[in-house]
Amino acid sequence: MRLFTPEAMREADGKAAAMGYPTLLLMEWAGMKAARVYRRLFGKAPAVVLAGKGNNGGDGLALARHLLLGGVPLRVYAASGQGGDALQMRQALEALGLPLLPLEEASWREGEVLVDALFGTGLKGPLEGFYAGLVDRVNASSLPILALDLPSGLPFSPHVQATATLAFAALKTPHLLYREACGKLFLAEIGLPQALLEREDLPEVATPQALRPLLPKRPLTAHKGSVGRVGVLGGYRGDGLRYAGAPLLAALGAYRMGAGLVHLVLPEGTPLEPLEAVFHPVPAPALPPVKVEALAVGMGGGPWGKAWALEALKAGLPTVLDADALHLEVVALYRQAGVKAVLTPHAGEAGRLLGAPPEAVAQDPLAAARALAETTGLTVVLKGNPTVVAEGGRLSVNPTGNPVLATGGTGDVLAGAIAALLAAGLPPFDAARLAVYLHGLAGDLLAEERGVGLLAREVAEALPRARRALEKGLGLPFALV
Ligand SMILES: NC(=O)C1=CN([C@@H]2O[C@H](COP(=O)(O)OP(=O)(O)OC[C@H]3O[C@@H](n4cnc5c(N)ncnc54)[C@H](OP(=O)(O)O)[C@@H]3O)[C@@H](O)[C@H]2O)[C@@H](O)CC1
Ligand SMILES: [K+]
Repeated sequence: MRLFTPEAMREADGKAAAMGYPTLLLMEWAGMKAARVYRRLFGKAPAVVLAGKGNNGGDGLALARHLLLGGVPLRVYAASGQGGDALQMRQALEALGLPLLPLEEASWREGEVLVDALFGTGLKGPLEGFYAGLVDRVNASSLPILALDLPSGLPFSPHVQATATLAFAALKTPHLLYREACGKLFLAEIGLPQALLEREDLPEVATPQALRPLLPKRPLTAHKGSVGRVGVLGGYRGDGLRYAGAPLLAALGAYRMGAGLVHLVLPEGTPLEPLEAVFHPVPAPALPPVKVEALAVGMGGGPWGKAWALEALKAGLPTVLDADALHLEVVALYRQAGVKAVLTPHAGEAGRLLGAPPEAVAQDPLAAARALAETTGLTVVLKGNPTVVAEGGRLSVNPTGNPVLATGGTGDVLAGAIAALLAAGLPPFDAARLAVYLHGLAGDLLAEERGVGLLAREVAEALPRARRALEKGLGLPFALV
């Protein structure tokens, strides 16, 4: 599944029209599916539809007709000046005898549901004046809000804070970059010719359909030496072993992602956990002779981070460089040596590597991940909401995960999980996007059950459940309608 920019989506709509596909059908399907989602979420609660003068408004008018025909009480406030398909939708609604009210008079009361059909992909800049005021009033209403295609105003502010958003034809960048504004996310197929949606040049939205085939198979003859062994190198002797837990969590992440054996290389004095690991306490960063297929390096390394990474480089194995191992100099050496490496920075670390402020990275994570993959020549997992995986010209945007994962140690678990998949033989891009998806899904499963207050080790423990869900093709964090 591809992630469209609003421009790319408009281009696809235009191409459909140029191919002779009647775009009125797209709008009819959009309205029909939107009415279906409305009924699913709100039953027969009375609707107040706010319709702009463009095609997004046209979708709203089509939805209004389907609600009317379905017996849902409603009022429609519409901008004037529709043309094309939207005008036909207006006429169809009026022909059924529903008078449209002027948008300027829009009002609502307790118990009603707002439908935001003001602006979609055609918005050209921030809302101002009347529309900015309307959006502020909508947000202050405390009524449920169903946004059609995009919460109006995105990607700028002000924008509608929706309870649910129904995207048409494809997800667009704002759906994943402004997840919070979208509320519960739905995606409706509206009959757009499939060929127009297959755009290899656009980023991927990671889905179970794409990722399931990547899951390493485990044959009957499998043994602990055949399914991927991981070496974890991290921790720092100083500061009273303050971050000693980080490599232990990476080991857990690796085991829970299916590693056959985890060798833990850590500073002397570190607690020896988990019991299932093979321990190599060392007085200073070193690479003991361990039989492994991949490494995870740098967690809790502090000032030892660079030394751990340089030691690990001697093995020449696929390596996850995390946290304190993320230095420009280290990264350049891995590239020079032709070692397959996955970098796992958060916005701050990525900013440091790119020489950019963390806010700029967080503002456009797709561009930042792409730039970092380009400058380093390595695979990049830019952690955030959403997490973006980049390699060469490829980008994969992860739709799973939630703020419940924002707790100490979850990044260490992820580093270990990626290493486990590298050890199982997956190429770095696949190991990264699969581990990121499952790690996020584990967090989603737990968030639903328990909410805030998770421990990183519990996320690790939930990885097998996430994996089982993916094996069944489940786990897409938005609903297809
Ligand atoms: N075949 C299709 O095309 C399909 C499209 N579909 C739907 O169409 C949507 C896209 O429709 P769209 O292109 O008509 O744009 P839309 O989001 O309604 O907004 C346009 C209006 O906004 C105005 N405007 C712009 N910026 C502004 C600003 N800053 N502040 C104030 N006004 C501003 C602009 O004014 P103008 O520039 O013309 O003066 C114009 O009036 C898409 O999201 C999906 O819902 C589906 O039905 C499937 C088939
Ligand atoms: K909208």
